[in-house]
Amino acid sequence: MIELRAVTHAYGDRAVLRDLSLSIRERRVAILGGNGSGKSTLARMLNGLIVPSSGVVTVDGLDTRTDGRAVRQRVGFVFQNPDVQIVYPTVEEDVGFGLKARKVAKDEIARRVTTVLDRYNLTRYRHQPAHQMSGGEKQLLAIAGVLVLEPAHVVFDEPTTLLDLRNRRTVIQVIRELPQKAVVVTHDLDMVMDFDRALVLEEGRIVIDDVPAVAVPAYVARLG
Ligand SMILES: Nc1ncnc2c1ncn2[C@@H]1O[C@H](COP(=O)(O)OP(=O)(O)OP(=O)(O)O)[C@@H](O)[C@H]1O
Repeated sequence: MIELRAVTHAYGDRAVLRDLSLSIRERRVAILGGNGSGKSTLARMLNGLIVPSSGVVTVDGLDTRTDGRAVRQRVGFVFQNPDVQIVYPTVEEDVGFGLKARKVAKDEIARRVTTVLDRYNLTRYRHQPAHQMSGGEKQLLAIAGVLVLEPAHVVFDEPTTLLDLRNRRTVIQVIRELPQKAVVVTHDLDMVMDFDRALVLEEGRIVIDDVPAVAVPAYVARLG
């Protein structure tokens, strides 16, 4: 479970999240809201990339402020732009990098990399430079690089924004089939309709919190 208690966040003197209290237990949770409403800030808080100015965020009982490292191992984060996540020259090295950093044995790394590349149809790129891949393939590679670490939760920040229709469909399917719990920041209302819960942020506050069948129409109505 991910829990926020009286969380406030400001960049300088600009408040971006205002007194959020929230427990996330569901398998699939969407975070919706207009540009600048605080979605990415909230998402980054869930794995300790940002610690709140005040209040507490815990993941399965671990405090992001004091147990940041353990939290980041439990919560994988997929960035909107896969280029920020892809650091190694070949696809194989890139996917294996996180495991290597965790001192996993070489043959175990090879086994897990093989499985995950196969799962996301990336095997043919194994020995190729990641920068030769298309945007959609890079997004899948970034997802593979997170999932190979077997986190308990995965946070996605606008995972379909840069993708064409076909790759968008693939990523939606990947998220649907994930065994992990997932929190997804998105403007893609269609993709969240089968989620368990949708939160709508407005100026750093949660203004709607319901099942998507209720939350999404309410959000659209609010836009006028
Ligand atoms: N590092 C930062 N320093 C200063 N201000 C920031 C920083 N990051 C975000 N902001 C500001 O905080 C506000 C909320 O940003 P955030 O990225 O959380 O919103 P968002 O809902 O994800 O927006 P979008 O849909 O446009 O991605 C914005 O006004 C943004 O300009």
